Amino acid sequence: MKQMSHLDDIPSTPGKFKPYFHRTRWQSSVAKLAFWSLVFVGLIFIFFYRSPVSSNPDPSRRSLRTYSWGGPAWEKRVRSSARVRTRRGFSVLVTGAAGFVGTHVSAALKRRGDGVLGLDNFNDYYDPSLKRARQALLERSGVFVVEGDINDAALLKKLFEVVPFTHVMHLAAQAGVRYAMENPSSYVHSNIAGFVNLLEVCKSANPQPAIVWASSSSVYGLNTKVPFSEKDRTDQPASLYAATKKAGEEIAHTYNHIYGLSLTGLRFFTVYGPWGRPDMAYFFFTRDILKGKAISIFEGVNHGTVARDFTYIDDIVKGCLGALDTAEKSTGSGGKKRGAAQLRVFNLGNTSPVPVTDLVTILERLLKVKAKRNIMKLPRNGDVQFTHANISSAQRELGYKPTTDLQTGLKKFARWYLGYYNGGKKAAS
Ligand SMILES: O=C(O)[C@H]1O[C@H](OP(=O)(O)OP(=O)(O)OC[C@H]2O[C@@H](n3ccc(=O)[nH]c3=O)[C@H](O)[C@@H]2O)[C@H](O)[C@@H](O)[C@@H]1O
Repeated sequence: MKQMSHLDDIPSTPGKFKPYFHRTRWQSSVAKLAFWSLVFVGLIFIFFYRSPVSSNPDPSRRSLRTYSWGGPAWEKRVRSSARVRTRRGFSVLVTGAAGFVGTHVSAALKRRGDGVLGLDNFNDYYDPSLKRARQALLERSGVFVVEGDINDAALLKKLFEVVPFTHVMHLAAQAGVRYAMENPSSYVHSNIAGFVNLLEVCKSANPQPAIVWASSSSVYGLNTKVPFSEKDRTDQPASLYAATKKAGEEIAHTYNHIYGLSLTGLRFFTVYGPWGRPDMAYFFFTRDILKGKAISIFEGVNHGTVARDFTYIDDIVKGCLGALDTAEKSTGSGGKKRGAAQLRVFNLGNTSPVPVTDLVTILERLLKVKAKRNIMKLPRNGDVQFTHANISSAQRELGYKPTTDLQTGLKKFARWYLGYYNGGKKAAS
């Protein structure tokens, strides 16, 4: 009874619990035991009873994120999104699905009846609300975008358990040439570690999917031979971004060689268009011109022209679909190679470089606003002076044939931009 009344005396505030500890050694041990048992049970509960949660371990990200996934309802959505609707359709996992190219490719695949499941970590490299708007667009067409990171092996394994994907369209990456000087580790995290993690899961999957992935025109680096052909040297990258994409090409070779994974790398040349990336020059030039803010236009030594083989998104989408359609099956299964598999690299460009000054002139005409031009020397930040694609290989093997010139493509972009940002009044960030 004494005991009972004493227990009844114990106040509920933990801080006030302490004075009662000294009364007897026995009571103290029981209290400690009870306390640690509770902590232990609590930890077990958190570990087992929460749905699988994985965290993005990237220390370079401004916001550390946790993603929750799993459970019967989630699996049902995954399965339904990836369900093939035509007789010979594919079931495609699109990484970076809320990205610029990812959104367009996912929508195009879905339109033609393929099963599509998106994956994206919605990081804040640029305005995440634009990614959310793209996601909403995809959801309306029946594409579920799973929120998660390509570095999360448990999540990827789970996705392959739920759906036997025939193809992976791997577009998740840390993009942008100049940002690599600010945040180098984010490039290693996404473009190298993330890619390896994805390939590890793909090589162990049964069946192994065929993989098409985004490399970059930047791998040509300081190469001066134009137009750039896939046979040209790519061992002089000018940015860490380019170096990680080049590393990706070598890693692709390894996984093809050891595990029989079918791998196709696509070297994109400065892709632009509606729903584009705000970190790219055509996008932020548009924003700044409309705001009346000066823009910096780079020039080479001796006033040399800086030019890009700007490629319109719809042409790129056709190239991606062509690559998926011609991708042969991987030959291995469950981590074992059973024969030689396909390994390809293609340039996807427009074959007509345009000086950045001309890009600005086109934008001025479309926006009906004169740009405040600030001409400056090309900074040593990873930019190269010139890109120009030789696309004969993609033409021959993928049926790739770009049809949109910069003027036409930018017109479509400007129309989208003005609509999306309310005539430019709602400023893009
Ligand atoms: O082709 C590619 O592979 C790459 O294309 C773009 O990289 P980039 O061509 O540098 O595209 P932007 O950053 O939009 O620059 C376009 C042009 O504008 C120039 N520029 C950029 C920024 C600026 O303030 N002023 C300026 O004149 C650049 O030097 C470049 O010539 C993408 O950002 C990369 O992710 C992609 O991999």
